[in-house]
Amino acid sequence: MSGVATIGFGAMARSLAESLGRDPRAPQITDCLLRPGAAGPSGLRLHHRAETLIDARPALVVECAGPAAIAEHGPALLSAGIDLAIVSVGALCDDALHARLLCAARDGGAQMLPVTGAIGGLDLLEAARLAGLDSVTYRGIKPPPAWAGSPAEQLIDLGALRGATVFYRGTARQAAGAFPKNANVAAAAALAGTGLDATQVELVADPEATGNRHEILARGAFGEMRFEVTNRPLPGNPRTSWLAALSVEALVRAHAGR
Ligand SMILES: NC(=O)C1=CN([C@@H]2O[C@H](COP(=O)(O)OP(=O)(O)OC[C@H]3O[C@@H](n4cnc5c(N)ncnc54)[C@H](O)[C@@H]3O)[C@@H](O)[C@H]2O)C=CC1
Ligand SMILES: O=C([O-])CC(=O)C(=O)O
Repeated sequence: MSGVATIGFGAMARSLAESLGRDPRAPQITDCLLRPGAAGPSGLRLHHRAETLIDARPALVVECAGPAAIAEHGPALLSAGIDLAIVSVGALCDDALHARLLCAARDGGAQMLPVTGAIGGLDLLEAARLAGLDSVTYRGIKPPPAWAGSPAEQLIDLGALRGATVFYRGTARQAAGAFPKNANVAAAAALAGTGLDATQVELVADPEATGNRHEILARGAFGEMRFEVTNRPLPGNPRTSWLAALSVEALVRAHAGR
């Protein structure tokens, strides 16, 4: 097995391929699984069916395409013994899909690897929950253009905001379902902490925001934790933070031991 494949080749996969490509000692992107009929970058082996990607035997497949792509390709890749990094962590809010992925990974002897993404502090939540967590709240704050194309457009007039506006409150499971391209970090925080139904989420559009900000407030037997990161967006997609692509790169390098 050699090489790394992506599912999808949007802003995150492009950033990952470029960054790894600048380091000759790093593992390289060699294959890409695209939607049927979609064009892809030159220089990579392009696949339009999971079967041909499986035949290429990449050491790792990195999903950079969205929750639907996990449902479509994840079980087949894992049961074929191919490790799968999951960027669209919100896909794991579907309990039946999560169980199918775990089962396929066990049957195939493969690893399912959710990424940390554009947030941090998850190791602390995982440790703290061992002694009991009372509450975990996640807040996602982005400038209005970063919410364009999401259901936020139906809830508020993004172009007319004068100050920070909370436009959504719900559980992590509800938020990840309603905002599949924006609430992956909420799902990641929930899975590390109090779970998808007990983690509260607030989504905020703020004309003054200078980046994509993620906050976690957690309380429990361990004490209290406040986490905050303000991310610069990826050049190709203002919804996606650069750190999300960097966390994938860190995982790819660790997987290859380089
Ligand atoms: N965990 C985290 O912190 C974050 C996770 N994400 C997730 O990463 C995904 C990718 O982000 P970007 O690259 O910025 O998005 P993007 O929209 O720039 O690129 C996504 C690409 O995937 C392709 N695609 C969609 N469905 C596909 C399928 N079934 N099979 C093959 N290709 C498919 C699209 O054609 C597009 O080229 C997002 O959809 C989101 O779910 C995004 C930001 C942060
Ligand atoms: O990139 C980010 O800032 C986070 C994001 O969109 C997500 O969690 O889906």
